[in-house]
Amino acid sequence: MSNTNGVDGSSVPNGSSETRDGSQRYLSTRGDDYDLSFEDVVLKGLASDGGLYIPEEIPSNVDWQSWKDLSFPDLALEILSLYISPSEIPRDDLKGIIDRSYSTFRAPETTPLKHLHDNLYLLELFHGPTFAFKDVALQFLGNLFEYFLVRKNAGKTGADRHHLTVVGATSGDTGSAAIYGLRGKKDVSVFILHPKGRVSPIQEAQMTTVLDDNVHNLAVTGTFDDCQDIVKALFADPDINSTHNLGAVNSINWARILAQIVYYFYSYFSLVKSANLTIGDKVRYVVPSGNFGDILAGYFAYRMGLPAEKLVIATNENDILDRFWKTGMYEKKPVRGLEAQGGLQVDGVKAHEDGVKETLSPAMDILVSSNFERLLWFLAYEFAAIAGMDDEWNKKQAGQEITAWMKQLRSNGGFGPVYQDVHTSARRDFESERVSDSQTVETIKTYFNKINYVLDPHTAVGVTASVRSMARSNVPHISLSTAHPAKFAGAVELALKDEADFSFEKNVLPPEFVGLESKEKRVTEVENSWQTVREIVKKQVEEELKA
Ligand SMILES: Cc1ncc(COP(=O)(O)O)c(C=O)c1O
Ligand SMILES: N[C@@H](CCOP(=O)(O)O)C(=O)O
Repeated sequence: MSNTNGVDGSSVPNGSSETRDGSQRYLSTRGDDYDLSFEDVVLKGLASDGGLYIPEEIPSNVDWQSWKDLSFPDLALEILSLYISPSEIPRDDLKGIIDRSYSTFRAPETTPLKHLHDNLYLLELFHGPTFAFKDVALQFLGNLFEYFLVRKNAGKTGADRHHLTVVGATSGDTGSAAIYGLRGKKDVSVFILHPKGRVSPIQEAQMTTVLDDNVHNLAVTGTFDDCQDIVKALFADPDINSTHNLGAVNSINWARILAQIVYYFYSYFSLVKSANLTIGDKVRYVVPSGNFGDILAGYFAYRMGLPAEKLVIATNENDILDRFWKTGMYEKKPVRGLEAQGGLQVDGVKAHEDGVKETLSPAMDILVSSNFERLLWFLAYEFAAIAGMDDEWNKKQAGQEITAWMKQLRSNGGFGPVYQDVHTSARRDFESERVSDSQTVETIKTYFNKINYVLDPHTAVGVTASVRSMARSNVPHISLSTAHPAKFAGAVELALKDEADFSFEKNVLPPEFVGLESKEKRVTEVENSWQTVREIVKKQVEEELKA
């Protein structure tokens, strides 16, 4: 890894595309797992030390300006090639995987950009099979898993075949996108955990009406964070992980972040062309955030040269990220006065003993944002570099900091304030906004009345944050639209029920969703226990392998 100056002159771990030999390697944010290939990190998902994989180098000195007129799949090929060595996946094979992945999208541009008004543009990421931004990465990841498995299993039969057991946690969108990316694929079993009763009816139907033999939905009595913890506990369990080749579809899997980098560049070029900008002009990106995967992809794009003036995090009332940017503390929020209030309300919002608020943007009802660990690593690395030691020392320091912070998060429910320099670096590249449910509803109403456009509630959180950010900066804003409004009928109806011209069926519902909820479903209810889930997974995989 070379230690060069970043866009802002700071010391950051960037590599040069001219000096790299094309073989990108990966390491864990906690430092004990390193020098891994792309295939290793994609198939392993989570590092054996509990950390998340990051590339050793973020390619810089990239001639990204020359990508301006590429189609989405061709742009994806250029970007992904910088992180995947051709000795691992030959370029023609990678092109085949990418082309297959985006042929399932309904929009010719894959991720079209829509001008809303003034300096505000909406990046529509919901034109894939399950109508949410997750399809961009999970169509690709499904095909990638298939590619690696076909290669590993060539000429093998029976027990010699490598069988992948995918376990994923969802607050609604990742689950269906993963299921659609992996349904019916050979040598893969898929187990998706969702918090029972806390995903929207359409999201639940999208997952549970897929009846392929290799797809299993588990409804967990708990929250999304409980589901995410169960998945992480399974990865940490040497028993099942060594016998079952666990695979990850959540954004802990590096391939998820990688595939999402593409639309930051693609939307920039779309904007440059449609608004007659000059390449290099600054833009702000505003991202509705929960697990911090989507905006982290924007951070990688920025580090590769994308002229982002700021990346703006938009949270709902589950605001751990917003609080970090404001205070430097990263902590789960205690539910104040819950007992006194009979366990029903906090700040006027329904709350649970676990501290998660149920909001109108449920896919972001998350207490702990798992990908924040990846950003923290880069910030800790930058901080370590101030000491002027060598790169190996900086990486070691960063790994140690992350390990200590994550330990405190586990044992004390939080950590911080982080070093002033770390917080300053975070604030240099990012801003944050917290958006309440009532503001979300107002924004959905405003845009319906103003331009006859129906925003989904997550997108509305982003658009509300964009409008606030536009008061601070006059550069164009690209606000990410992360889901189709039809997935969140309850919130949309709540906002628009009194509008004379509004009809959910006429204005929102796509034909693909008609009748979905009355189709046959398959789902197993489970208690919030990783051991119980482990036994279900083992038994089911055994049966599938016998069949
Ligand atoms: C519709 C929607 N918007 C926003 C988010 C938040 O994205 P991230 O978790 O990558 O921050 C999610 C879930 O991840 C989502 O499903
Ligand atoms: N909002 C997500 C939660 C899981 O996040 P991921 O990006 O880490 O998979 C969902 O819809 O499931």
